[in-house]
Amino acid sequence: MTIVIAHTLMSDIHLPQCSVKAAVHTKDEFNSKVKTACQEQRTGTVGFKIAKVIVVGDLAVGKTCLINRFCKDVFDKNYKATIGVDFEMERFEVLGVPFSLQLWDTAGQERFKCIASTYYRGAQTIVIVFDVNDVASLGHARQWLEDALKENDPTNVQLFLVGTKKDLSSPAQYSQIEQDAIELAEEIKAEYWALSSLTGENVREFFFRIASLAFEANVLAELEKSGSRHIGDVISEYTAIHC
Ligand SMILES: Nc1nc2c(ncn2[C@@H]2O[C@H](COP(=O)(O)OP(=O)(O)OP(=O)(O)O)[C@@H](O)[C@H]2O)c(=O)[nH]1
Repeated sequence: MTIVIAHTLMSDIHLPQCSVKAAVHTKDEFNSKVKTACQEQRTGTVGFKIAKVIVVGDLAVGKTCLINRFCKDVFDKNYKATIGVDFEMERFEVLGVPFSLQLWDTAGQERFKCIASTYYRGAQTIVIVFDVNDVASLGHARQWLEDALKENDPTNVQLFLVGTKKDLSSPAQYSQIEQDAIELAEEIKAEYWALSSLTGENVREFFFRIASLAFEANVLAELEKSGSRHIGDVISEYTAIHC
């Protein structure tokens, strides 16, 4: 039997109108949302499967803008540092099955790093972000990965290396850093993406890719647990249990 979920088509993934937004207004509200999210992550009590995605990288490389472009379709040109962490929940439908990504936006500033790193645990996907116009931020990617992996099982996570602010780079400038980024991505076994939160280039495609790989990993894990059964049975059971 051939399992082809890895090649899930973009058209197989849908974002329903009712996407959950975890807008944070007050400290109490934030704490309560984080608590609920952590409980859901641990116990799987939500009515659909979720995967935790952490987004790390130097300060001001564009982590918040990337998440906001995808989840809210907005772009803010003013820089506001993330303090500790923030998060959004985005609900998808993959092959007709509800599936959610918990997107954890972490602080790049050194002084907030220790708060942010306490939320790294349990990540299924690690997104390491750098600015394609700032070679130093690419140089720091390895350190971000090392820190994130301290809290997670390296054999059980999917890695993405993401270059942001592509709109600010000329093709010649971009091709210089692209080579280094591709080499690093191969070395750390990450998938490389370049995008722009300002124009939206590649943003949707990138998150759909995360969702499809995370979904695939969950279904394959179910298959492993249950022995070699037909993939269709597993998806049906998965839908019955989680919807
Ligand atoms: N031109 C352009 N500017 C961008 C892009 N993404 C982010 N920026 C700008 O870069 C600055 C920093 O963006 P943020 O998303 O706040 O950066 P961050 O990585 O979340 O920063 P920390 O919270 O400090 O870790 C802001 O002024 C954004 O407007 C992009 O794709 N293109």
